[in-house]
Amino acid sequence: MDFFISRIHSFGHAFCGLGYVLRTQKNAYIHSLATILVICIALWLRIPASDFAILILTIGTVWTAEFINTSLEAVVDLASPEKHPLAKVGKDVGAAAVLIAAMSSVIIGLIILGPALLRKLGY
Ligand SMILES: Nc1ncnc2c1ncn2[C@@H]1O[C@H](COP(=O)(O)OP(=O)(O)OP(=O)(O)O)[C@@H](O)[C@H]1O
Repeated sequence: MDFFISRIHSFGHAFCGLGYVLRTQKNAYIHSLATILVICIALWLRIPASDFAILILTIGTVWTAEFINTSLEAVVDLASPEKHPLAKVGKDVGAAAVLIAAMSSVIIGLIILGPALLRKLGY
């Protein structure tokens, strides 16, 4: 029984982190908008399940990078409230991870949705 209670608490902590990112990170608004838009377009185009799975994996990668970056920012702020070159490296590299994930997702989105969208629009 203790096992299940501790797992429920663990989910609670994860949802707490989820709420924190959605409430505080401006990028989360952009990710949310992009996520809804891509899923709606994919459903509208009725793309194959395997393509849909790749899109979901890609979206998940961007969100994961954003969550790890936010976590990193909090830890850096805690460890180094003053300016420090290593704190800068920590935050800049975390931000770069989000950028790489976002750029890859745009390319994957174009590869998967682009041709299907053009066909649907009659080009
Ligand atoms: N303690 C610090 N020491 C040195 N440079 C820092 C420090 N804190 C922030 N910076 C620099 O300022 C930049 C912005 O940091 P900040 O904490 O404001 O992130 P942010 O703008 O909130 O990021 P995002 O908007 O993507 O969440 C960092 O990428 C880093 O270059």
